[in-house]
Order: sequence, then C-alpha cells, then structure tokens
Amino acid sequence: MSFDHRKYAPFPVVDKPDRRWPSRRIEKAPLWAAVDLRDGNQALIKPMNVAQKKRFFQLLVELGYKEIEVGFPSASQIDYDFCRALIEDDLVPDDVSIQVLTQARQELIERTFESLQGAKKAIVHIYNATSPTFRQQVFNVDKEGCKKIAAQAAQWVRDCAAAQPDTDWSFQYSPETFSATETDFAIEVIDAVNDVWRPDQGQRVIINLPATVEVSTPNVFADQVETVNDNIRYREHVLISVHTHDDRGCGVAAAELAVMAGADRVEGTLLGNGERTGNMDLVTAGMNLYAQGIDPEIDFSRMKEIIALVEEITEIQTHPRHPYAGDLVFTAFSGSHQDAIRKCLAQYKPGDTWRVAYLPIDPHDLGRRYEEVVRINSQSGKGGVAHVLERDFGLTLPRWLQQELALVVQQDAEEDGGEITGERIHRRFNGDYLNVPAGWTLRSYDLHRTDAGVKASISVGEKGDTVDLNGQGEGAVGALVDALNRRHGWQIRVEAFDESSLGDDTEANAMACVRVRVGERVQSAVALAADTTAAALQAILCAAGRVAETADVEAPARAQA
Ligand SMILES: CC(=O)SCCNC(=O)CCNC(=O)[C@H](O)C(C)(C)COP(=O)(O)OP(=O)(O)OC[C@H]1O[C@@H](n2cnc3c(N)ncnc32)[C@H](O)[C@@H]1OP(=O)(O)O
Ligand SMILES: CC(C)C(=O)C(=O)O
Repeated sequence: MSFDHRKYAPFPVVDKPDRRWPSRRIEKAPLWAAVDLRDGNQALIKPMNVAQKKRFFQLLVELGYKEIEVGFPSASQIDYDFCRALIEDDLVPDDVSIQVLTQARQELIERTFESLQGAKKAIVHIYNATSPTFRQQVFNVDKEGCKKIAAQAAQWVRDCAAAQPDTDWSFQYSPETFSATETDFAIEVIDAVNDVWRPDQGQRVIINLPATVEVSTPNVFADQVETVNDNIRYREHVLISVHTHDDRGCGVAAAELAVMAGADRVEGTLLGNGERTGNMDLVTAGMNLYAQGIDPEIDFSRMKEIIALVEEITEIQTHPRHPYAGDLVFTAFSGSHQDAIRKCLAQYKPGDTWRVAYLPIDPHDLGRRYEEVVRINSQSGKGGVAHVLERDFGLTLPRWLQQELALVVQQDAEEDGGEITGERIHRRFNGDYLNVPAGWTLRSYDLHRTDAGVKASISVGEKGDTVDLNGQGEGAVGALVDALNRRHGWQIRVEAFDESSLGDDTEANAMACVRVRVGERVQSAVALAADTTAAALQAILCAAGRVAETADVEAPARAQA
C-alpha cells in the first residue's frame, strides 16, 4: 500500500501579522479577464477550431467581458488564424482588448506580435515559471537566471511593440507558479520586468499572479497577494491580476480573498473549465457578487446560453450541483426547506430585498422557474406537497389535509424510491379525496330555514337514478348528516370542515374539505362546486360514499332500487 501522507510537505505559513485583507469587503466588480479561449482551450481533449472560438468570443463580448485571452498564437496555427480573423474581420469591439499568451522566448514573442498586426488594442502576456521546483528541475537556472528570462522577454516585448506603434498595447507578465514561489523573489522578478516596461511612464502593465497549481488555503494566497501589493515598485501604475486554479477546490475563494488583498483584476473561465480541476469560475465569482447586491457588470441572465455553449464546446456536462448553474441548485426536496421556501416566497413582493430561505438568489434572475424549486420525494413534507398543489393546480388545502395528503405521498415516494411529480400528487389527491364515488353525486338541494334550524331535501345519485335525502340540522351540512344517519343508522361526526372560494381562473367557485368519523372509520373528502353550500354537501356525500364503499353499504339511489 503506497498511500502515505509523509510523501508530502506542508505549505509554509506566511508570517504576516499586519495583514489587512481579512477585514476588507469587496464593494465593486474587479476587472474580469476571460481566458476560456486560451487556458480553458488548452485543457480540452478536442481544442476549439476557429469557428468555435468565434462563437465563444462573441458570447463573451455580449456578456460584457472587456479583456479576453484569445489564444497562444505562436504555438498553434488555429490560434494564429483566429487572431488574424478577429483583426481582419473587425470582430473586436472598440472597448474590448484581445489578449494573447506566449512563453518568454524571442521567436515566440515575435510570432505573437506578427499575429496581432493591425489590432486596435491588445494585451501581450508573457510568462515564465519562478518557483524552486521549476528553477531547479525544469529550467535549471538559479534565481538570477530566472529573473533574466523574465526581464529579457520584457525587453523583446517592448521592442516588438515599438515596431507596431499603431496598436494600443498593454503588457502582461505572469510569474507562473507564483503561489509556490518565495514571495520576496516573485517581487524581485516583477520589479525587474517593470524596470523594463516602466508603467510609471505611461505603459499599461498588468502583473498577473497565478496560483498555477493551488497549493495552499486561500488565506495564504491572499497574504501572498497583499505582500506583492504592498511591496512591488510602481504599484500605483500597474494592475494586479490573479489567475487561480481549483486544485484544492478553492479557486473562487482564493480569487475573492485576493481581491480583498488588493488585486484589481481576476482571470477565469465560464463554469471553470481549465487544466486539471479547472480555472477560477467566472460564473460563480460574478454571481457571488450579484448575490451580495454588487453589479458584476456581466449579464448572467443568459445563463442558459452560457451553459449550452460551454457544454457543446468543452464536451463536459455541467454538474447538477454547480453553483448557480446546475440543474438542481434551485431545487429543494427536503421538507423543512420546502416549507421555509414556500412561506418566504408567499411573502416576497417584487421590489423587496430578496430574503428567501435556502435560495441565495432569485431563480428568475437566471431564467429559472419557481416550478423547479420544490420537487417531491420521500424527504419532502406537507409544506412541499401543499406548495406543488397550490402552484400547479391552484388548490390551497387546510393544514390538517396537507398533513394527511403528505403522509400518503410520502408512502408513494418511499415505495417508488424516487421523485413524485406534481401530476402524480394531483392524481393521488383526486383519487383519494376529490373523485365522487358512484351514486353519491349531489344533483340538487332545497333548504328551508325554520325556528328549529334548517330542513334540507337533497337529491343524490346519478342522472336518471336519484333519491331525495331529507334531514334537519343547524345548517345544510348538519341536515345532510342527519339524513345520512337516519338512512344508514350511522353516527357521523364532522371532525374538520373548511371551505374556501377559488381563484377566478378555475371552473368551480368554491372548495370544501371535510373529515368525518363514522364509528372507528375516519374519512376525508374534498369537493369543488359552483357555490360553497354545494361544495360542502358534496364533500360530505363524498366522504359518506367512501365509508359506504368499504362498509358494503349501497349508495342511496341504488339501495332504493
Ligand atoms: C500554466 C500555463 O498554462 S502556461 C501555458 C501553457 N500552454 C501551452 O504550453 C500551450 C501551447 N504550447 C505549445 O504549443 C508549445 O509548448 C510551444 C509551441 C509554445 C513550444 O513548443 P516547443 O518549444 O516545441 O516545446 P516545449 O513547450 O516542450 O518547450 C519547452 C522549452 O521551453 C522552455 N520554456 C517553457 N516555458 C517557458 C517560458 N514560459 N518561457 C521561456 N521558456 C520556456 C522550457 O524550459 C524548454 O526548454 P528546453 O527546450 O531548453 O528544455
Ligand atoms: C500563464 C499563466 C497565467 C497560467 O495559465 C497559469 O499559471 O495557470
């Protein structure tokens, strides 16, 4: 067995007692840079072709991204051709900068500038890895040698840019593997690059700090970023950017803490596609701001399009629990969640601050429907079942009936082991409560109020086969109960009775729900009718009919025949 944690070394803590970032808040969106077409692309089994890159670029522009890394043109003909197409076909809006990556090698830098000929504005992004592992094992250079690679490349970039003066250039440098680099050394390298680029003399410079591989908790990364923020030369003239990966599952958290620590800009990909476990997810990061009342300056209302395009191009399905984007993230199956959501949604009015339990944001904002929010399985309770009947069928049940129905739905769900659809709950409701047993349909009724109460004559049965039931009571229901008791020798006790009027869009105007006890037998029933009296009488008849069915008692008209 080779599973042995002693193979790994802990990441050293950063000794930074003066850290300020923990008490900061993010109050506005950082500058976003979308790197789907480069870092996302280099992680794909099937890298994008030019047509796919064009569609992806178009969507990123429409969503509102202003800096878009479009590829590594010195490395691939497709990326080169795509850059040429963007420029020659004038596909880049004036307020958008395309960004391209290259290693810190002269021939690659020259080819990169060639790919950008005629661009209105562009960001040339160079990188070399600076961590001990890379210095010692990959590049075989000491710290000076590593710094020289960066400074030399910065010089080539500056010279190439000077030779193409019609483009508005930004320069970007990444000390790749920054998070695994001694921070004081990273600062030395960054300073050496900036000494060449001289951001203080007007050159726009982005210093991008990558967690190329996420190697620590995000607080350590924030300390590293704050240290760079506080100590690099020309700080006020450069943008600090971060580029995090998700190896430990904290890519978004690391970027957020880095912004609190002074970063101005965040690189990432839509839904987090990228090397290994992925890049920082632009959707999650942006929506996290949105959910705090901060405008992310990106239009995530087009979430469905984002998901469809990313899935098509990456050939990777979105996880159903993916923050904000997954199919199930706005769905509650468990009873107490459903109950709380239902109560909060009932109180929420458009224009209110969103305060709905278990839903950090309003699903409608992302084009999702409230219908998806509550779904029923064996973990659900009365609140959820009631919510589904109310939402899908306009039926608001009294609490006692909600409890009763929830129990039978739960039994169904347990037997089935899966989800119970709204239609199935409705069928169950109709079958158990609403459907009128044969021979127990209310045909008409005649009520006379006297000093002694109400005298009722109630016609019951099916067309052409009816009988009049006559009784007397305090009200119509009492009179019908009296008639039934006399006829069948029962002692019906009405244990629960609720009536309500229904919405305008329903055929019936009234609903009555009853629970009766006949001896040991308890039976509930529901009726919908044109008026509340008819609904109440039909509900009692319905309950009585069900009792009769199981007690082998004939329906009134049939008994007569
Ligand atoms: C963290 C990131 O995502 S960085 C971006 C990574 N993306 C990619 O690599 C995708 C595109 N890359 C490629 O297609 C190729 O690597 C190319 C075309 C750029 C270069 O190809 P090649 O030169 O044939 O091969 P390769 O990439 O293996 O080159 C490695 C050499 O470059 C050196 N090198 C690697 N990275 C850098 C760098 N950032 N700056 C300078 N030199 C570098 C290595 O030390 C090695 O040198 P050696 O040949 O003297 O040992
Ligand atoms: C080139 C840099 C920014 C990179 O992609 C990384 O370090 O992950």
